[in-house]
Amino acid sequence: MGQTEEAKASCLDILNYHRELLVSRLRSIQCIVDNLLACGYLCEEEVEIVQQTVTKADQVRKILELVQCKGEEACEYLIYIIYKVCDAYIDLQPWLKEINYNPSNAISVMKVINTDPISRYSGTLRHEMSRDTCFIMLYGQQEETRLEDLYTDTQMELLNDCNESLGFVESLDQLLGDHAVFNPQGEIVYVMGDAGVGKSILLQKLQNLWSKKELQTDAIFFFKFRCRMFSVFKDTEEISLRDLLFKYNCYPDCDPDNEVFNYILHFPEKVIFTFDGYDEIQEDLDLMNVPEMVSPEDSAHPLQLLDSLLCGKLLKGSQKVLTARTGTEIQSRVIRKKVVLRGFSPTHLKTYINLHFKEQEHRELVSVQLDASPHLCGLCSTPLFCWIVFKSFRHLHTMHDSFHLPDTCITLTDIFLLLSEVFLSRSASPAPSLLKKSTRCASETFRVGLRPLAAFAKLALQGLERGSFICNQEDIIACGLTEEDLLLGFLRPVSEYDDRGSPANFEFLHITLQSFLAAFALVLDEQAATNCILKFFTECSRRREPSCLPFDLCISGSSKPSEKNPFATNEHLQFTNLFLCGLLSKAHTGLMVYLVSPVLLKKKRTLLKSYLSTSVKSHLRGLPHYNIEEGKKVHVLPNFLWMLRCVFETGSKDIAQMTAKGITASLIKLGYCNVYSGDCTALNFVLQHRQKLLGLDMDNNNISDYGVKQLKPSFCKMTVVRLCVNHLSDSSIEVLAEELCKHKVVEVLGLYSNHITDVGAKLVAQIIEECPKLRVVKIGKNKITSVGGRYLASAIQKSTSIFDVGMWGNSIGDEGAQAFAEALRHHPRLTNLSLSANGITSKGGKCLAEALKENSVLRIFWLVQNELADDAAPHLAELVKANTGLSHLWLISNRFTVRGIEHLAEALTNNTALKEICIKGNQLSEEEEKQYVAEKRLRFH
Ligand SMILES: Nc1ncnc2c1ncn2[C@@H]1O[C@H](COP(=O)(O)OP(=O)(O)OP(=O)(O)O)[C@@H](O)[C@H]1O
Repeated sequence: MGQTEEAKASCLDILNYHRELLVSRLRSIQCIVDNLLACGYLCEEEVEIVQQTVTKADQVRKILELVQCKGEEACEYLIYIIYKVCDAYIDLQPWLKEINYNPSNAISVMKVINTDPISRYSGTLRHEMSRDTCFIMLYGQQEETRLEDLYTDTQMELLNDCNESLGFVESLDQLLGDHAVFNPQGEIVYVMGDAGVGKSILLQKLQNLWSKKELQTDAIFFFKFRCRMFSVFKDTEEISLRDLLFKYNCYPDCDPDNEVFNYILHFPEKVIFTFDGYDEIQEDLDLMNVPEMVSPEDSAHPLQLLDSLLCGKLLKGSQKVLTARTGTEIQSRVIRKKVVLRGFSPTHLKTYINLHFKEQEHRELVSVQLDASPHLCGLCSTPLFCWIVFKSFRHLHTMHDSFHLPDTCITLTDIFLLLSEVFLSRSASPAPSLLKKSTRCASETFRVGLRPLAAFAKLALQGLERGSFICNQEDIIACGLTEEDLLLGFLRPVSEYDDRGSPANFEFLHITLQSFLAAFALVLDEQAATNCILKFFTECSRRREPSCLPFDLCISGSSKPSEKNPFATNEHLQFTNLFLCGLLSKAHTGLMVYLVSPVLLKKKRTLLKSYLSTSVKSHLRGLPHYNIEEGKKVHVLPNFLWMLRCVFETGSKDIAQMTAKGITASLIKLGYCNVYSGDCTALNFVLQHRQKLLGLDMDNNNISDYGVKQLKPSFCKMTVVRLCVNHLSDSSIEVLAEELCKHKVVEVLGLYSNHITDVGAKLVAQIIEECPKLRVVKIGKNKITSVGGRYLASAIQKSTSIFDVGMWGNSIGDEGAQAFAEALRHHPRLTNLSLSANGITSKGGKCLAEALKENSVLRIFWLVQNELADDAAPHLAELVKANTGLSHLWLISNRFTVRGIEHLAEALTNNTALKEICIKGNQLSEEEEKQYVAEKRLRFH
């Protein structure tokens, strides 16, 4: 008997042996029965007997009994069904592995049909999702690119509930997994990011991976929704949860008993939802003041269903990924983990260039132009802007030999003008291959394309005015657009809502394009009163400003149902204002005079300039000022950033000058304001015009090396340079060292939590040595080792101005500690030093303690989270006894036992200056801690 025969012979035994396991795990009995019947292993009567059996477990028992009676072949076929229809019997796949099942040749030729509605539906969903997600739609309906060919990873930073970084997502599987979950009760993976940073594409990638079974998840259903769809429904419309799921994804066929929906209700954890663009409907949801809605059987308004799904009142346990623009408020109790998209890093940008351009010549040209312009790189870190720039480059370079990307100060308006030029040039010119390359004349392209451009602009404006991002055929016709115009690429069809029986709806290629065109409409309009151009400025200022303090994001959004939500994001209106400033700028007069009467253009520009000047002045006057040691401090609000962006787009030196003058404080705090690298050009544009010195606190933003390069000309006047938590590498420190050492005015340098290595540390050391006013240096949580530690210590030793140094969370170790000990020995000014979390052992501790005995200046010394043990204690005790000026010694989370602590406690009795030694988190029991607290001046918390 061959091996196969042996395997065959064992199937009957296998069923016998594993009977109870099969009874408990075998679901989708109908599929088994259907196949056994189709192949003649069961007859109609036997099927009826199985069906009449009451419980599922008994049905399985009956089937096993029947096939075992039929013999070996029937038994093997039963196992073969489980093997073939793996989706339906997913729970039994490990069992097949365990029994080492391999179908014999004879059984492999037999047919198995999947009649299990659940796995069939899962298969259909995967199939449709794969079809829907494999292309990135570009340039409207005309060009499509495979997602696989262009998708590039972006920086995805994980945050905790207080928006502190938990590192970066390394693979998309991590997005749904348990990694970085800060609230296990929450069900939403909340993905935030600025306009065009790639939130939708990220979801598309996730969906595509799931459709190909390449996402690590056991979810068998995946429903995708775009939030803007929910605003299409009339207020009175109601639908059931079942319809919401199936109608807008796909219906399960051959499911007369509603098994799929019942399965979803019973096993919601097997379902993933993605909801894209929550910011677009947040206001609608708040306004609805949704009542509790929990029954999956009831019909309700789709927004109510959405709210119930998001809050976990419906399908509790399902996995949900929700995207929204940065700053959109969400109740933190429903958030499971938080991810913020930071766009392309320089490495990602290189990858994207290579994917985007097939021709080596183009790659090189673009790389050279990017290398020459950190500002352009900053803009291109946003994938949308990068895509527009690259697409425009390719198109215009192919059409016209001499085309180069605009060099120094390209604005967002320039970028969207390029895109419009590309769209409009499609109708104006024949295919490039048929044409001898022509000289580019943008104004001619716009002049010829004015009719469709004005019509699209009108459509965009009307949409914004009624708060809608979707338009229908009637809207399109009413604006005078033809079928042919639609092919230009400004609009794309919205297929998701077609099944509602209405003719195809459309949306602008991207919402920022709608904002741009709406601004164009305001400029082009010759009928409306001139001051209509300011309508969105007024709208934006009417709404209250959200604060940019970190904890605000953790507060649930509360709103009174009767009034408009003051916290609602109005970014698309802000973008329209920004583009308006750009289009009415002097730089674009040359183009705009071809499209609007020069008199009207001038009138509009004058009005805008005067409005901007007045509002900048009053905005700056209205900002809250605080008195601090260094003078007056002002903490600006996010609107300030939009104001700067607008000023930059106008390119007006007068307004920039006035803005710079209007900043009366000596320190501006732009912390947690979502400043990205591209904004630094705008900031620099204004600061260029400032005469007086100024401190700039930009902690906790996303300015990156590109941003620092943009700020280069402004560092000469900066007394405070705080760039903590900003993704800076050593190349930023190079810029800082060059500028700060040249001008020597810096007093505070904050670089905490960046990516600085020993190379950067050496440059910081140079700044410390060469800047005689530098008092404070914070360089904790970087990647500095003993090498960098030695540079810094040596520089600190030479400095006579420095009094506060934070080195927390590097790895300078004992060698670095030794160098610091030398620096401290006779230091004349250093009063506060943190060497916490630096891998310092007793050896380093001993050196530090001995050196410090000769220092009478240091007041506060942090040695938290090191590896100091009892053998360091006598030396530290000596230091304590020496009664230097030390007032606080922090020794939390080291390795001291009672023996070491006893030394310290005893030494304390002879010390008058030392207020406390904090020793929580060492190796003492609670009892021992209490005893020391009661008796001595030791603190445990
Ligand atoms: N990871 C990526 N790889 C390649 N291209 C990308 C990526 N992310 C975004 N893009 C490009 O940028 C465009 C805009 O991206 P997307 O629509 O995802 O932005 P978004 O963050 O959802 O914007 P919004 O908040 O305005 O809706 C995409 O159409 C695509 O061309």
